[in-house]
Amino acid sequence: MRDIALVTGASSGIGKEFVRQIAKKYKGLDEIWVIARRKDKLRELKKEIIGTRVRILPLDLMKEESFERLRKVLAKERPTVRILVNASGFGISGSFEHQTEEDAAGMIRLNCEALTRVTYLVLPYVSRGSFIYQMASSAGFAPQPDFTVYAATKAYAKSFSIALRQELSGQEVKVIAVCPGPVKTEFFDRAYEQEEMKFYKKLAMADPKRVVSKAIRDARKNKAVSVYGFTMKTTRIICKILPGKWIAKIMG
Ligand SMILES: NC(=O)C1=CN([C@@H]2O[C@H](COP(=O)(O)OP(=O)(O)OC[C@H]3O[C@@H](n4cnc5c(N)ncnc54)[C@H](OP(=O)(O)O)[C@@H]3O)[C@@H](O)[C@H]2O)C=CC1
Ligand SMILES: CC(=O)[C@H](N)C(=O)O
Repeated sequence: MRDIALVTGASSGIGKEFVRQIAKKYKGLDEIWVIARRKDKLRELKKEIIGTRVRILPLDLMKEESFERLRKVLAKERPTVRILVNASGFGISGSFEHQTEEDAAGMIRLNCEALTRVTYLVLPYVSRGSFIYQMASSAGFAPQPDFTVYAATKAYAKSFSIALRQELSGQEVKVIAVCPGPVKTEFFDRAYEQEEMKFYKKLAMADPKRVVSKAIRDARKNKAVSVYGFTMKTTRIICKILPGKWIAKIMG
């Protein structure tokens, strides 16, 4: 049986960085399975990774048939999953009423439903001592006007991750909600197509390498939540103290 890592959102940004660091930091993996829509980007990543085989699964996780495909591949190969990273996701900034219905529903579909379904499908293959990284966000700490749906999807990802961590603790599976602030990736090309990014987000922008490195260190320490950087750690504390409606008012 092969030991694998499975990473969604691997064609870019945080997911891609997870693949790079997993290949270096987790020894004894036979394969890293990478999921995203853009096959060309996944092929480039495969060429870059030395020492661990990369298997490309070009799937659109907004499409029903992709889950069937994943279910079948897993049933056929029966791998031992040592690491799962759910990093596919997107966000659209701007007021809710001016968002398209498709974008609003799409964020829920990808950031919540796909994350849940991939976890569900992979879980029977996850072995004792494995790691599950769920990409949540600092946006999940409190309601965020102008990122209304996105922030709500990230609150879901965080809540789901912390509860699942508890359920799986008996099996020694370490589940971690990764909650960075703004990270310099392609995410913002799409998120802020319609408007200017807020100045404080530009100031807090982090390097994906550091965010992923911190997440891997935190998961090894069995932390429930990984928060990169002083600013976001402080934000988290403030969000724990103040009621959500106050935070929403301040941010709005
Ligand atoms: N950047 C940031 O500031 C932060 C990001 N996050 C979260 O981290 C995760 C990764 O974001 P980041 O790396 O920044 O963003 P990127 O835009 O760089 O990467 C998003 C990834 O999701 C994949 N993806 C998008 N749509 C689909 C789809 N329908 N089916 C399958 N895969 C899809 C993309 O691949 P492809 O287009 O090839 O399908 C890509 O690999 C997201 O969940 C995001 O919300 C959390 C906190 C901060
Ligand atoms: C895109 C993100 O998730 C980030 N934490 C933000 O709030 O900008």
